[in-house]
Amino acid sequence: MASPLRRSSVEALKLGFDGVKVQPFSEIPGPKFPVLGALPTFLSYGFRKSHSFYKDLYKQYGPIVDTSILSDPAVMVSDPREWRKVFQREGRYPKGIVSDLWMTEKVNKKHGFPTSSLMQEGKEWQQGRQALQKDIFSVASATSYCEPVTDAAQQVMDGLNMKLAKDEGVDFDGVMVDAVADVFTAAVLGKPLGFSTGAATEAQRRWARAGMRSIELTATMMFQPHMKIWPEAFQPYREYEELMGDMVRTTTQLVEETIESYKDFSGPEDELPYVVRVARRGELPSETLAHEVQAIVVAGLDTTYHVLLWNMLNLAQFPHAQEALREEVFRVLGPSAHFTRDKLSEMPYLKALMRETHRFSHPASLFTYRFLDEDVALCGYNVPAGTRIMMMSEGLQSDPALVEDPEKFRPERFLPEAVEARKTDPLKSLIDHKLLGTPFSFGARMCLGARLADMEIMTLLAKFTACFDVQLAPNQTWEKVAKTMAAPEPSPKVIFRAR
Ligand code: HEM
Repeated sequence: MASPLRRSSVEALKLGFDGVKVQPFSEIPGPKFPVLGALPTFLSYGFRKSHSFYKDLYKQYGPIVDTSILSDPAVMVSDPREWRKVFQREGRYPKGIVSDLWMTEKVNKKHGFPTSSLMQEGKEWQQGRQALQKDIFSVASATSYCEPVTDAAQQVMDGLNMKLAKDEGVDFDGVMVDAVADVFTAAVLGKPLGFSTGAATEAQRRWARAGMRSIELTATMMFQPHMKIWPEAFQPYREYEELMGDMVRTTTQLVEETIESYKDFSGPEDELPYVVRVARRGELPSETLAHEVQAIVVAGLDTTYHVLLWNMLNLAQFPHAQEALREEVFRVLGPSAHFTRDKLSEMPYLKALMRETHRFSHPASLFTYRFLDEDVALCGYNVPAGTRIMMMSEGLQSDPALVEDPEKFRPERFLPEAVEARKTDPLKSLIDHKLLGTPFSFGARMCLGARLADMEIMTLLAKFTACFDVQLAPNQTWEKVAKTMAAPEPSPKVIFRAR
């Protein structure tokens, strides 16, 4: 049987890889320099342009690429049908991004901080994850935070209106950061801390910024493993260490204050904030709770901000999408634009817009990978146990063989009738594969806050669209750079006008 390499990539994607003769790992195409592997090519792009690096590798080599660097074997796999095989084999204790968090481990050891169970592997991770996911992971538990999130989103709009009325300059990036920090703290701590209205204290602002900056520093260090050798010699590690110390103090204080303020509350459990629910369950030692919450802050703020930012930027640059969403928001939610999950089935445009942003801007791509304990055949090649398997879809989702006019932003392509129309086309329907649909990964280590993040973003998009016209200022250009996720740089100017 022919190797998938000898067929064109498109043909291979069309036919799939089941039943093809399995070739050895050494045959996987890629930029293979002796000893260095893909390192020289990676360095020619640099970490900041790593999105382009992976996208170009797909274009050049197809759905599987050998991205090994030095002695670390790695492959990039772009076909979601092949990802399924990886998740099926990940076992009880999946190994992914956490295996790269040497910097967190080092800082914790040095300062005597406990390491969050979410940042561990094996049984420690599983026990913590089981306790922490009960009040947040299922659709029902995430939905139970809808009211505080909606109220917080309204405060975000009020805060922005206040700034516009006072004619204070409005910085798009800052509005997005504050909005996410407010809806997040509403769900986790029971009230928005008032980042958008100016009520948050300086220490709280520093805390939120530190949470966001620390994950960016983590990503920077993860992709530059030479920093492991002598971390203190590198600025990102020194800054990270300082931020962590600061954050621990403020997180501990916020968690204690929240628990104290609910100590006499005897109403329904689903009116409690997340940290109080977890504390009352009592399944985790109380002295480590603040460290678990800190891991959640680090994992949940910056990520949500990036996804919100690109969705809003796309609304600002593509007025047709903004108009279509606004029409749907008013029709389904009415003038208050209060989003509730039961309305989601009536809001196909909102879903399609977020799906198209995930395809077109692809904010989150670097985080989904696994190391398996067994060999696996992927895209017709044997991938040995222990290889870093990176599941990346940026290249595939902008492949003109699969997507018509991939450089155009068209949420309509993900409306149910469009999806239905391509259902029987093996190539074009690949884009609708379930594993490509969200940025949250899959399997047992799938993002803990996926449903909460989705709800936060949908709530904010509905409110922003109902309350403001958003428009990209003239002559804005930016580059897409890798931070934690992809970010536009310089940050574009967006004009908000109250409606
Ligand atoms: C749009 C926003 C978000 C994106 C794109 C995102 C994405 C991800 C991804 C890709 C992973 C890695 C999963 C894997 O290795 O399979 C992850 C893990 C995680 N996320 Fe999120 N996330 C977001 C928001 C949140 C929020 C709001 C929270 C908390 C409330 C959160 C908490 C976590 C935690 C704790 C983990 C580690 C889970 C584990 O290893 O068991 N994330 N996220």
